[in-house]
Amino acid sequence: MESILTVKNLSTYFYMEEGVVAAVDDVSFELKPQEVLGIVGETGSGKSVTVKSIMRLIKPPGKIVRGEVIYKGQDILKLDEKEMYNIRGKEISMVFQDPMTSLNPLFTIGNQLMETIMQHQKVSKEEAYKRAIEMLKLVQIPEPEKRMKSYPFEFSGGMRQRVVIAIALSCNPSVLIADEPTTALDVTIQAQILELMKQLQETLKMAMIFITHDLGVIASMAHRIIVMYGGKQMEEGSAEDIFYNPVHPYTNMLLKSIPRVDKKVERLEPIPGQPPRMIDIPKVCPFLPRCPRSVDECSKSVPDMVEVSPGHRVRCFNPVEGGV
Ligand SMILES: Nc1ncnc2c1ncn2[C@@H]1O[C@H](COP(=O)(O)OP(=O)(O)OP(=O)(O)O)[C@@H](O)[C@H]1O
Repeated sequence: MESILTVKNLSTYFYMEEGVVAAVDDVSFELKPQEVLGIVGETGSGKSVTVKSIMRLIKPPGKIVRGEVIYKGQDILKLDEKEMYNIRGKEISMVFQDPMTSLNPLFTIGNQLMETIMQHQKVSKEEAYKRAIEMLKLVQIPEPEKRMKSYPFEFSGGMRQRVVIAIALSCNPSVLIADEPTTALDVTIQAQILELMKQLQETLKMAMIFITHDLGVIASMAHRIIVMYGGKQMEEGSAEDIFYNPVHPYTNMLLKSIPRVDKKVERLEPIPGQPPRMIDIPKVCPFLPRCPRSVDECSKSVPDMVEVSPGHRVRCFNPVEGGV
């Protein structure tokens, strides 16, 4: 099946006084229609910068230095800002971690929903109102007519995130990007929002990129998973590949460090060492200083992504065989 979104060799750097931060380095992947692609990794691994680059939301001192983002056949990194405006929010939409950053406290929910709808679709105010009500129903907000008149502060955190999701979906995007959409919420509310997103993805048949640092969340959401570390893709595969046959030492250690209901673990193993310092990192695997399986080649160059089985790729000179 043809991809809806193809990212090729995407690299985004931040030019800081202290040096260059290779926040995203040579990331490539494909997103198929109706697929949920999970991106997982520790804080600072480059997940957010990857999707912000796709949305062209990188500001100086950040810069996309290389790569292509092919959406429906065209490289959107080459579009001018006006053309990009027609894609952002309409074709590719994004839900951020904290709903308050996406909502304007000074306007009603109805106002904000209708505004987005009218910005991207040539519809009358009456039609936009009808569509806004439909969207609030879709994200299961009770009494939508009444809620249209409410301000963001009158909603709970979970309800606000539902509104943000409604706004993101209001123009029927083909791709929804969710960047840690539940991190700012209470645990029980997190589960409800995840369930809602899963349902919506299935009923609206859209493709989704879902970012999280939580492997449990990714397990319940994603068909395919990319594991990132130090700005680089370490491993990519189906959810089954990643959970049952992880071949990168980092993925292995990440899986061992979380509690699992399906396996009895004696104790959780923290990953020894510190996450990489991202400034002027040497041209070797970023996981090298923490890796228990390093070999001579590891201190000479960065390994390429290599396919170990169909659709399962790894960036490692000495991958683990047999999984966890
Ligand atoms: N505005 C910025 N200025 C300078 N460096 C930045 C900026 N934004 C991101 N970075 C750098 O890019 C790296 C990757 O950041 P990114 O936000 O993509 O990580 P992440 O994996 O999404 O982590 P988190 O889960 O904390 O959001 C970080 O190490 C950070 O140093």
